Amino acid sequence: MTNPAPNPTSIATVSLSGDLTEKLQAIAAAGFDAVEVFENDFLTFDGGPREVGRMVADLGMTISAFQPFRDFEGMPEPLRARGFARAERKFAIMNELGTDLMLICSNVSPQALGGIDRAAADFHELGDLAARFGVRVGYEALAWGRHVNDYRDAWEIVRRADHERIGVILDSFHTLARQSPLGPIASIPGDRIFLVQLADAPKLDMDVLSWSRHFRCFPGQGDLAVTDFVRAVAQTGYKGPLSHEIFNDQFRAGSARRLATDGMRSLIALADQTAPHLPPRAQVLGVEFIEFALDEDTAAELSGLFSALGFRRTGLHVSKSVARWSQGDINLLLNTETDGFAQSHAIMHGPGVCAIALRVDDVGQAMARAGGLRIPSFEQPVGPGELHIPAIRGVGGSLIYFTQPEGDLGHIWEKDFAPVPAAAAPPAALLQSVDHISQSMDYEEMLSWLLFYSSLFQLERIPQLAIADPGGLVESRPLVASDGGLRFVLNGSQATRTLSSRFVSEHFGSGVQHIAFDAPDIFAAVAAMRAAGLSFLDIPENYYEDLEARHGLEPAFIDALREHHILYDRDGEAEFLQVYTHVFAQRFFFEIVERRGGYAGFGAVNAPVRLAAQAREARPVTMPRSLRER
Ligand SMILES: O=C(O)c1ccc(O)c(O)c1
Ligand SMILES: [Mg+2]
Repeated sequence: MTNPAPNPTSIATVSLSGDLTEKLQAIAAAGFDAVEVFENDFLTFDGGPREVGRMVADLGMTISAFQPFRDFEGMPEPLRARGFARAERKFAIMNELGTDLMLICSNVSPQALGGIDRAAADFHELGDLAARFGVRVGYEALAWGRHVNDYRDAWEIVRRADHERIGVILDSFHTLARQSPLGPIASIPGDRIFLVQLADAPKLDMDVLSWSRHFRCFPGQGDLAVTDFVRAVAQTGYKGPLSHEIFNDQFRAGSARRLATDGMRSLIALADQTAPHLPPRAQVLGVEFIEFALDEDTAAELSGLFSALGFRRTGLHVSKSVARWSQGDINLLLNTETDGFAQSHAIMHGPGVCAIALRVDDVGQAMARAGGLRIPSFEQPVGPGELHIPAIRGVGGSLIYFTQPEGDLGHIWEKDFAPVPAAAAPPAALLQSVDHISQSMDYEEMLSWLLFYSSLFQLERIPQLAIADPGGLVESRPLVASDGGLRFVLNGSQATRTLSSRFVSEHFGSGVQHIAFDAPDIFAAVAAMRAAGLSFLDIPENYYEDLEARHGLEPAFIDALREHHILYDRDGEAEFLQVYTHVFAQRFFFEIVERRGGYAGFGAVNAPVRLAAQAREARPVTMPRSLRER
């Protein structure tokens, strides 16, 4: 596979979970050209430096650097002499590893002395030692370095050291975390930059060392201007590796293979942003359908729920056991096939959503971009005359199909489905469209799916929220298309007893936990659904008392909310009304929302109330009746 970026791709071993062998195999499988070997991964490896070097070479890679070497420059004697002796030992190891670059990060020792010329003199002398071993040394400013904490000072020291074996190492995290200006990067000659390290991070208000050691993430997963940083580096003519260096607690707990793949996807997306080589990120126009895979009995039960929600069975697939239920712009499919993908999904995960179809502006471009980002596509046989609907693999082994307004893929309902004649003229739709789709996943996977969705689609990331479930905290991250054509909410929890975690553990993986539909008139919709026999999640009286106090709403309005079990939120003049069905088959549930006046959120203030109510329903209180009735 050709490397789309002009720079070799690299990643530091510290970025992944596992032992050194697992890390290297995952990194090679993801297609990286090189690795930075972290000293700790080397020290804990049960084998010599030659063995590590051979393993890296056998995997078709090179070692871009050996690191970190700490607290070297500006030391008083005898620490200074000891630093040189330590460096000499490491240079010898590097010769055996087969790497020519050592990373030295700026001194954090309280004993370190300041002075640019003192540090430059130390590096000049070290350059002579490095020359004897045929290696080079790159100097990196840590954002919390004692005297040097800005890349401009590191570069000035390197410039004054004036030694061909001594260069500077730039790290996007240290640069952007300190908000150092990027302009001066352009004045560093590209061949004096020995390595460029990349990391993003979410904006957090905390000390920079903890932020760096625990919350770094791949570019595209955080809030830092890594693209601007890479553009500035490109201006220098630097042709060396772009190397991820991620210290992150989630990464240390995740799957090395998945993380390495994410790292490659991040580099591809980053290269595409600085020098576009892929089709643009797909614009999602809407949700074409949501497909449930289940057995006949559960499908019959779910059909009952769909009916009560105002859906009608409007079509049957021409060759498969798939029924279409619709109202407004919403299409739900019930797939009860006894072989093929949907059935495997149902066996593996139980009844649930096996696929989502998204309507995009151009399916060919969306598939090409997915391929460029190394997102696997999915193929299955189609019957004669039926449409081939392109698909990729998404969250938890589910599929994402693509349709588009133009061409055959704009006519899937006419081509693949036979209409079911309506007994009577259909009543007005209670529900109009899919408002959002909420997916639960392992906490460690959240950043993966964030990168997946935001590198493929035009989506805006809304800041992550921590929501209190009676069983622990749930992190919730919305992704929203600017025109509202698609809203995803990613949920993950580190606590094992939250609804979100139990969804993942009990269903053998991530997936769609709830779907919200948009109602033009939520009160009318709920009334009609209750008349059809549906009941909704119970909301405690305390909630409505508080609502009255908080928002000063009319008592009659509060009464209507209470009677319909509707939750309420307000943001300025914008209002949000939401109601939940009971959980179906202990697996998923539906939400009905009404957005008034352009409300943009998801009712996060109400989420703890909803989660507590669901927890109560999932684990009914078993108090003796006599006590309960007192
Ligand atoms: O956190 C650290 O100590 C550390 C070490 C080496 C690096 O390249 C870095 O960016 C940070
Ligand atoms: Mg670094």
